[in-house]
Amino acid sequence: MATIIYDDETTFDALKDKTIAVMGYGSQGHAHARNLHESGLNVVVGLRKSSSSWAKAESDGLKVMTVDDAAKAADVIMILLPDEKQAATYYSQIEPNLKAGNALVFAHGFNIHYNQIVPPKDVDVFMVAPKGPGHIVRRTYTEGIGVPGLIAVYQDATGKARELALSYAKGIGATRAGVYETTFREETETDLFGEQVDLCGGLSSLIKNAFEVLVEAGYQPEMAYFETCHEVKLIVDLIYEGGLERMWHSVSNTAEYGGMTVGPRIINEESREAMYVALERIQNGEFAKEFILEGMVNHPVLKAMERQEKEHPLEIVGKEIRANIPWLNKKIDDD
Ligand SMILES: NC(=O)c1ccc[n+]([C@@H]2O[C@H](COP(=O)([O-])OP(=O)(O)OC[C@H]3O[C@@H](n4cnc5c(N)ncnc54)[C@H](O)[C@@H]3O)[C@@H](O)[C@H]2O)c1
Ligand SMILES: CC(C)(O)[C@@H](O)C(=O)O
Ligand SMILES: [Mg+2]
Ligand SMILES: [Mg+2]
Repeated sequence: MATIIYDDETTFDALKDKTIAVMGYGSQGHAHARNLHESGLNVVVGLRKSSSSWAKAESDGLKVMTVDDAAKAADVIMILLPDEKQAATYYSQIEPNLKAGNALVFAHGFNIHYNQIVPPKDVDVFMVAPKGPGHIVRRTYTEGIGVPGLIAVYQDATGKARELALSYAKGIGATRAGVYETTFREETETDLFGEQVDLCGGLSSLIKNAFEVLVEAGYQPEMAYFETCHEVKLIVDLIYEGGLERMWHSVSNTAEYGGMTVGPRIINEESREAMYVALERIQNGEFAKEFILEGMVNHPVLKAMERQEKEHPLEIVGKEIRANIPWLNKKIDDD
């Protein structure tokens, strides 16, 4: 069983006299930088001069520098750039400014595990990985709660890496929900599996296919949207709060019997085999190589698929429906 660490078992001692550079101000970057800052820690944000996030981070009350300058100024460097861009920025702007005893931190083990970043031996290397989207890391922190986090130590040059990781996890609010110890390999492989197979990939594919079947069968797109997409959150909320048991308890006997008997015919042995193939491609590095190469040629496949997804009838009707539900019509980063 995993070791779990909670808020009252941690302190800010390891970080209180240090400068933390958060590189990037995207989904995770804005959440980490703002949460750490509001936890009373000394934070700078590292960005490109041309970044549209520069002004936003400053208006959020943060000190912003170029990546080079932030790396020079910092003792602890959290890399929250897109995974496929981290190595180039690391070698050109971060590594030349590293000092012995600094700490290099990741929110996902990809670049260390797949050998894209090979840090010098005299720095700490650890991970603090929230188990949730960055916008929820920020939102829950402001609500006085948090998203559970994982920590892992890859290299402990100073003997303080684990203590630093726990202080950092406390600073972003993760210890409020509990922090679990893992390894870079375990986090990387399970995280990629989760986002491909069920959380992002499997779920979106399930929603789109179910929507398409209802619309092709002649039902109104609005009915199809409510059934296959809108209600997913309401059902998942029950699972999130109380497990499958609470969800089955809350739905009708009809839904429970139909769901339990038909569900396994939809996600079946064939789907399970596809899950094993996805896992193998993660474990043997094939997925990582494909994604790194895709990033090197400026994401032609990703961009085409994003465009096609935007044009999907599910997204068109969903936008109209959500526009009529006031609390669903907010920008994602309006925290
Ligand atoms: N998105 C999530 O919720 C989530 C969850 C857990 C872990 N992670 C991990 O966190 C890390 C960051 O992911 P993200 O989704 O927050 O990224 P993102 O794409 O949302 O944000 C990346 C940020 O980096 C900046 N940036 C891009 N290229 C740059 C460069 N060359 N120099 C300087 N800045 C540059 C962008 O302007 C942006 O501010 C990744 O390792 C990812 O796997 C993300
Ligand atoms: C939020 C997720 C899917 O858990 C994360 O792993 C990511 O890469 O964005
Ligand atoms: Mg994840
Ligand atoms: Mg991930």
